[in-house]
Amino acid sequence: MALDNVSSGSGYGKTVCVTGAGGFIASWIVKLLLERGYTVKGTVRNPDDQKNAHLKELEGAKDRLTLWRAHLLDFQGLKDAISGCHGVFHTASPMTNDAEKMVNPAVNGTKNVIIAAAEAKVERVVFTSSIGAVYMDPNRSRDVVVDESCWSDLEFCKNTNNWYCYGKTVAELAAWELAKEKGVDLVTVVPPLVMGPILQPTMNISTGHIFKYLSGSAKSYTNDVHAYVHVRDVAFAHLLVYETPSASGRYICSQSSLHRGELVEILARLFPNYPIPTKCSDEINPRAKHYKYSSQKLKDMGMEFTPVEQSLYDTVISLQHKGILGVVHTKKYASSKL
Ligand SMILES: CC(C)(COP(=O)(O)OP(=O)(O)OC[C@H]1O[C@@H](n2cnc3c(N)ncnc32)[C@H](O)[C@@H]1OP(=O)(O)O)[C@@H](O)C(=O)NCCC(=O)NCCSC(=O)/C=C/c1ccc(O)c(O)c1
Ligand SMILES: NC(=O)C1=CN([C@@H]2O[C@H](COP(=O)(O)OP(=O)(O)OC[C@H]3O[C@@H](n4cnc5c(N)ncnc54)[C@H](OP(=O)(O)O)[C@@H]3O)[C@@H](O)[C@H]2O)C=CC1
Repeated sequence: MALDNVSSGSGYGKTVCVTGAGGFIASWIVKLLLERGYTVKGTVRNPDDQKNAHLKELEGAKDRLTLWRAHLLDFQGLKDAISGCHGVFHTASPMTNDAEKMVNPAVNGTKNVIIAAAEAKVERVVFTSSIGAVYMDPNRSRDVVVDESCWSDLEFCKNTNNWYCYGKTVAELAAWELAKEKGVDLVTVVPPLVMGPILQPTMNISTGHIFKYLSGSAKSYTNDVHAYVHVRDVAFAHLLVYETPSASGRYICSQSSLHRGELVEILARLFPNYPIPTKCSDEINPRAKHYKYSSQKLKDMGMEFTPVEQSLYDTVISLQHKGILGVVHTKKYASSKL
């Protein structure tokens, strides 16, 4: 990954909006945008909340970052933030399997962003989707390559109570439909589980997924596979597709897939002093097979991915630096301060 790979110049003189600016991925997008010289209008639900204070410490923030109060269902708040912008990075979303808390804000919030972007006549909207909008289809063989043409099966998501994947799929579909109708140039980035250093003070869901294997709270690992990617690479991919005029459509942004058994093995090798589980919770079924995610579209644009070992290493070191995970020299000292 090298920002020089981005084809069209820097962001000086350009103003962009990032929704949910204080979140894990969005904070990294804001950081990279400021480093590129952009002026950033970040939306947060509460600009005075200490959980957003890290944004003000970013290089360039003092002169080129402003925070705007906006809930996803507050059209006027989003409109005020997006007004005068050249581009929008729509990253805010609930992350929950509670249908009521997930679907309405994810879907109608995304529609609000597209409408406000159309009214502001922005050059491009980059939407943070999820592999959850791609892979959930029981009828797709795990032997076929999963690329940007794949969509999750909405009925399957509903029937299995995967309301997060349902909400992200409907939100992305709605974004495409509305963007077409309103003449908005939309590009989507589709990450799997995102790892790496947190800029915000607390864990998000994907870093919590690693934390539980070091804190002693997970006594076994599940018989499942997930793909992983470094947060810096995800943020970079957002800038890359924003700044590359020819970019279009969806971009899967995935480095590699690991069975949970492989994940805990890497963690144990890197951090042998933590109480990392060695037993699978499913001793009956064969090991779950990997999905074959393709990030070829991004690689063709010059994207280089951080190896998964480095992503996991950076995640753990960051949790230690933030004081969320105790630094252990023997197993018994692993602790959570959350
Ligand atoms: C997000 C994670 C990975 C979190 O995992 P984590 O908290 O570590 O839990 P876990 O270890 O997977 O599961 C713990 C147990 O709960 C069960 N469980 C997990 N999710 C569910 C569910 N939706 N319904 C029923 N049981 C569940 C597991 O079977 C485990 O049981 P056991 O085997 O220990 O008995 C998981 O809940 C999940 O895949 N959820 C669906 C997607 C989602 O909610 N994502 C949130 C943001 S991340 C995102 O957007 C992308 C996720 C993604 C999905 C598929 C990929 O292949 C991939 O690479 C990445
Ligand atoms: N982390 C991952 O592994 C993956 C994440 N994604 C997607 O990336 C995006 C960011 O995820 P991530 O950074 O991990 O998540 P975080 O939970 O760290 O950030 C989510 C952000 O969305 C904001 N938000 C949530 N609900 C609302 C709402 N109703 N109105 C306004 N803002 C809201 C939150 O604001 P507040 O601080 O006020 O709560 C927060 O800033 C999401 O769209 C997610 O679906 C996709 C694939 C994988």
